[in-house]
Amino acid sequence: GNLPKFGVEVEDEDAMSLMVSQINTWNFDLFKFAVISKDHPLVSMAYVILQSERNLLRSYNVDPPTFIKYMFVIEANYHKTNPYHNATHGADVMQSCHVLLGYSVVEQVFTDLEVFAALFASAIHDVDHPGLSNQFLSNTSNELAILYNDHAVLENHHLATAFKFLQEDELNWASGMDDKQRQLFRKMVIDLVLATDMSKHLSLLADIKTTVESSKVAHNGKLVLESYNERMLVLQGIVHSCDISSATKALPIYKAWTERIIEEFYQQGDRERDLGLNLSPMCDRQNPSIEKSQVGFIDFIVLPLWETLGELMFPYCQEMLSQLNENRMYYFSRIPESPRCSIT
Ligand SMILES: COc1ccc(/C=N/OCC(=O)N2C[C@@H](C)O[C@@H](C)C2)cc1OC1CCCC1
Ligand SMILES: [Zn+2]
Repeated sequence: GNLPKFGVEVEDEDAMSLMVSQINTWNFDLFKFAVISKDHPLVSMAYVILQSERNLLRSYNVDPPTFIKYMFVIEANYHKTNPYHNATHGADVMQSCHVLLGYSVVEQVFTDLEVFAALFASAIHDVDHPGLSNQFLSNTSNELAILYNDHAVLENHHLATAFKFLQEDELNWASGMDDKQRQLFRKMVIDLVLATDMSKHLSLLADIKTTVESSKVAHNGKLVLESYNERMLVLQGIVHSCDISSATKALPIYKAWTERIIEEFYQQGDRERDLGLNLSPMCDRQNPSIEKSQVGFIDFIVLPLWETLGELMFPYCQEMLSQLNENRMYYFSRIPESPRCSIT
């Protein structure tokens, strides 16, 4: 039978159409989209971007109903109870990636398969996230840390989870791809999701900087990327930047994501306290440091990454950088006075 227009049944088709008309904008409101899509933000986002906007499913003989069934399973395996690492975050990273890959400086630089891999990787990159960090899983000898020997534990688990479902016949939307395409697609998705591991941030950033220095922008204003490694590096940079893009979004959206990640960190801290473990940084709800932590995260992680991406994709990403600076000022101006130490 024919699929619903947006991949999922919605109450208000006009409201949904209006939102979908904004799908290429940076300040897209994912929280509103989650409501209008009747809590299926990831299924509808994936269908709208891959089918309606980019017609990528047809390009690779992907059966849309099978793909939708698969995405419902992926969405169901994001934990609704996670304040931050839930299906809305997966849809957010996918939509952000869709916007960056739409800029002319990278458009037509990447093949359809590379674009498909980057968007799919974004959609599945945190599936079955437990709302706990790699460090916590290792510290508590969680079975996942044992399975993956403390290395990129969550990122390996997200990938294995997504690909295991693909093994099931009624979910295997990739059966229409030829073997070579499917092999390359799998390799790229693995390389992209593994690059979302925050412990790889500094080395990834250093490599992107090297590429920016050497990158030749052709006379038609398009990036010239020679090797697979260079192309993958730029895509890894795009997906990783989208994964920590909250602070580059409009302030109300950024504040909503901040509330969510902080609550998720606090819930981890509650677990650490109960277990008698040292609390991870920023995870102690009894000693909040939200403003200072956000300013620190922006100064040391987000801004250096987005400045580099802004150089690579110049003149694009300037909207992100200006919002990032405004958002930094918002939190910087609210850092509480440290209690004056009484010199006695
Ligand atoms: C909107 O804010 C954020 C968006 C995204 C992220 C993503 N962080 O990824 C790293 C991570 O999850 N962990 C786990 C944590 C327990 O330990 C960490 C050292 C590593 C963090 C954000 O803010 C944090 C940083 C400053 C205040 C809160
Ligand atoms: Zn993520």
